[in-house]
Amino acid sequence: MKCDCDYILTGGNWDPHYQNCSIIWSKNFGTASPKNADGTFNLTNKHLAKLDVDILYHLGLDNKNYDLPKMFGDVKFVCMGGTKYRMKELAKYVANTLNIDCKDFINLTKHSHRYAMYKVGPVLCVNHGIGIPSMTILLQEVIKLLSYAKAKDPLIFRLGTSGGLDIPPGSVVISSFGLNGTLEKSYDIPVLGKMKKIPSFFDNRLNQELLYVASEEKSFSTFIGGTMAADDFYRGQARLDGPFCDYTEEDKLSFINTLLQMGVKNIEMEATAFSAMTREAGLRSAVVCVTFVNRLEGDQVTPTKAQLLEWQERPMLVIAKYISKYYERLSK
Ligand SMILES: O=P(O)(O)O[C@@H]1C[C@H](O)[C@@H](CO)O1
Ligand SMILES: O=c1cc[nH]c(=O)[nH]1
Repeated sequence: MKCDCDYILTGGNWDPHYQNCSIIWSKNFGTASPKNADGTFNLTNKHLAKLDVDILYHLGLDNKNYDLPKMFGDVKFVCMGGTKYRMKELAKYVANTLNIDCKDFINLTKHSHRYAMYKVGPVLCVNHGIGIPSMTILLQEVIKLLSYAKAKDPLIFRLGTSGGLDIPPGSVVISSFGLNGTLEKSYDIPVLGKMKKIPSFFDNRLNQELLYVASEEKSFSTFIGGTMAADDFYRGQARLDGPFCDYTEEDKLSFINTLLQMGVKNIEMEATAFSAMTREAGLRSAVVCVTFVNRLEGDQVTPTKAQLLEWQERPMLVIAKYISKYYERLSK
């Protein structure tokens, strides 16, 4: 069967074929697990079948004592970001955008002792803390939750903050690939004493759709580019302002120029693992981050709190608009 899925979407039209296309998974997602015909997906870990109950420890939920399909079966979009505050604001913003009554804004935070989670109709908003280990614990439990809940074709977004490379602070970057600290496009995790490398690439079609939506916003610029996911905020991101620094300013700028030549537009701390794990689960995902500083010009995050709060709403604007266009399209 011939498939045009790799075409870049322009003009904001949605390709209905893409929604259920199995070819796109094999082409763009390598080893991703296939979905069922109804859009639900199974977990590939065979050991899970031996469990009487699977406790999603950090979410404070399990698949025996909670009716997960009833609670989460309608989830279509999962939105993640570092802070609890941002996810609560996002939940309110999504409720407003989708005209969802406040009574449908479900605060699931009481279940979890780690993460704050809110459900607004088909949108689940949950914070993931800082860095890959915190984010991947949450993401893996959310992937299990979505599978047990029989959610159909869920899309997963990370709405974050980052340091920009040669772009004005306040710009938005949609990640095309994740780059690790040793400049490889992979998420690396030691498993049983050996390093496992999982490729880190994002869904080009989804990114183009997001760019189309973002470019309707005239108050800021949006770019698609690579994202370095560092394991540290200071030396790991070539900063000169940490408590320790064993390189010169020239070394820093030379490193940032290498990143620029590789097509990297921003640095944050989660993108590699986020793309690798969602891809492994066969789920479409995107990372949309605002930039707080131009790293060619400095390291300190100097804008006022009010400015930072305003800027961190930009990924929310893009994602909420994308979600509302999705429903507009469905209702036509
Ligand atoms: O989503 P957030 O704002 O947490 O993303 C970036 C990457 C790290 O988690 C954190 C560092 O300040 O911000
Ligand atoms: O420079 C920055 C800003 C926000 N988050 C990061 O990880 N880096």
